[in-house]
Amino acid sequence: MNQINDPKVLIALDYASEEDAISFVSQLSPNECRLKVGKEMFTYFGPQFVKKLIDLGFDVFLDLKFHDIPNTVAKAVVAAAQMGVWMVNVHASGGPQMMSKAKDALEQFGDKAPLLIAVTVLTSMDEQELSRLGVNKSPAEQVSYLAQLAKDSGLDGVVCSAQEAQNLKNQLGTDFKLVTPGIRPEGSDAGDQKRIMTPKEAILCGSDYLVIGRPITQSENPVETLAKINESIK
Ligand SMILES: O=C(O)c1cc(=O)[nH]c(=O)n1[C@@H]1O[C@H](COP(=O)(O)O)[C@@H](O)[C@H]1O
Repeated sequence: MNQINDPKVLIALDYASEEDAISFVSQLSPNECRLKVGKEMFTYFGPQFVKKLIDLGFDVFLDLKFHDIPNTVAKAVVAAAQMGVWMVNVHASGGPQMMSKAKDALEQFGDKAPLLIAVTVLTSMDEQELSRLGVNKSPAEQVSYLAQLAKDSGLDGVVCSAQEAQNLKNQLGTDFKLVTPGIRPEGSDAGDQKRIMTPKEAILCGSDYLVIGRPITQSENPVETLAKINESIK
């Protein structure tokens, strides 16, 4: 970990231009936030971009949501660890064998291994969307089920919505990390997110890390918006 503090906000850098992303990042301090690189930026700009952010002193969450056979995912998380990322994720629905094999593959990195986190039910999904997948449970029930599987497979935490955070902390204990996207400061547009909460509520419910993209990156003054969010969760 590079940080002196333990910033709770993970900014989703979903930009199609590396220049725009770097110009935004150059206004930030690693003491105020961590950065998330997801499928869009990684597909455009690859590991070199991730390394650039790490060289600037930021902890990077590589959000590629790996979901494949155990051997492939284990090799992919090793590649992420070699890149020097702070956190990496897989889909819990890849199954317990996939998750435990990925965790085992990171053992060789000792205390330099990235946190390994499992995505449960995407925050863009509600009960109706879940049932269209053939899952006839509420999002909260399915999140609880997959989070237990992730914990039993040795993972460090899960991605879930803040709406499930309180129950998961009770179920899985305080050390199991909860990373929550679908964060919307009051008055901001939900967009494609369905299971949402404000930053303050999310922290009160037990979220360890808040993933926030558009409410910061598309605001008129992203730096001020981040400062306000940080202030609200102090
Ligand atoms: O794994 C993630 O980060 C993730 C999981 C999830 O369930 N929902 C979710 O929105 N995300 C990511 O979190 C970010 C949310 O961005 P905004 O909706 O713009 O705040 C996006 O980069 C998503 O890819």
